[in-house]
Amino acid sequence: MGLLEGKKALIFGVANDKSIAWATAEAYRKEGADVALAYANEAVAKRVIPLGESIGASLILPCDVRSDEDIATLFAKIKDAWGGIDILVHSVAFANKDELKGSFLNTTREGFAMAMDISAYSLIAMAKEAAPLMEGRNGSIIAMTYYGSTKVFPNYNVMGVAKAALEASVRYLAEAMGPEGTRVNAISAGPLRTLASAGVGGFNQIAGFVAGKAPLRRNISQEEVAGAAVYLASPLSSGVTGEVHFVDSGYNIIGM
Ligand SMILES: NC(=O)c1ccc[n+]([C@@H]2O[C@H](COP(=O)([O-])OP(=O)(O)OC[C@H]3O[C@@H](n4cnc5c(N)ncnc54)[C@H](O)[C@@H]3O)[C@@H](O)[C@H]2O)c1
Repeated sequence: MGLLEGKKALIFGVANDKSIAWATAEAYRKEGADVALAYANEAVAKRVIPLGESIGASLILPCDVRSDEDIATLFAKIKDAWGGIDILVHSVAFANKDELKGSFLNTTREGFAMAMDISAYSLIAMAKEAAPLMEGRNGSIIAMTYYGSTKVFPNYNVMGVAKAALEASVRYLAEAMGPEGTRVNAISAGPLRTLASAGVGGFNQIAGFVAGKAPLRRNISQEEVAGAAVYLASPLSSGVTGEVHFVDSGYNIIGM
């Protein structure tokens, strides 16, 4: 029997087969969960729908996380289909390319607001809709973050600020949802080649540096993040909430 047998998992953030959310969806299906995928827009639909169908996803639905209406509609559909959910994965981030290169001093008001809205506030908006659907089910919410929340990486800029807000939101949500038995955690993944990371200037330089310095002397894979996402969704982590769990070959422990 799989670790997630009988669980209902709603996953945001599949754009293609390199997405962390995709590796997570595959791993959840292998562990016996029913999976629903929420995708950003029509541009990604043509990739997400066949992927979802290939693993027998129960639902594959659009949701632009900038829109409260989209989020409410999506959760209403999930409620109709499933009645409740056990697992919610937030694997969503966005900043304009211009904000992800050069000096942090050039961060614009609009760029800051957009990165914070899509990459951090959306977790709160989702959690609010998920709360009644997760009540009494020992639910688990998992967000994807990066070490740029805490340390300065070249070009990561406003996304580092958004990840700091995301991680703080994980802690506040863990406190707010804990009394109902819902846990909220984040996974801090090492650099991975995806659509999102392609937008960060000099990504190869960061990945190369990590591979040289991390205790494991290599970068991680999407599947390794998915493994941690299985653990955090499963009863094996029943006593864990409000945590940021690193899956980064140990890079974050290195001083020099
Ligand atoms: N790739 C890395 O190196 C890395 C490292 C640590 C953390 N992360 C985080 O992992 C998460 C997933 O990123 P990824 O690397 O798998 O890349 P990805 O591009 O595959 O995933 C990002 C997802 O965000 C979605 N998205 C963007 N704007 C949206 C909107 N308005 N509404 C709904 N969805 C929207 C995209 O459609 C995409 O599916 C992100 O939070 C990212 O910051 C990535």
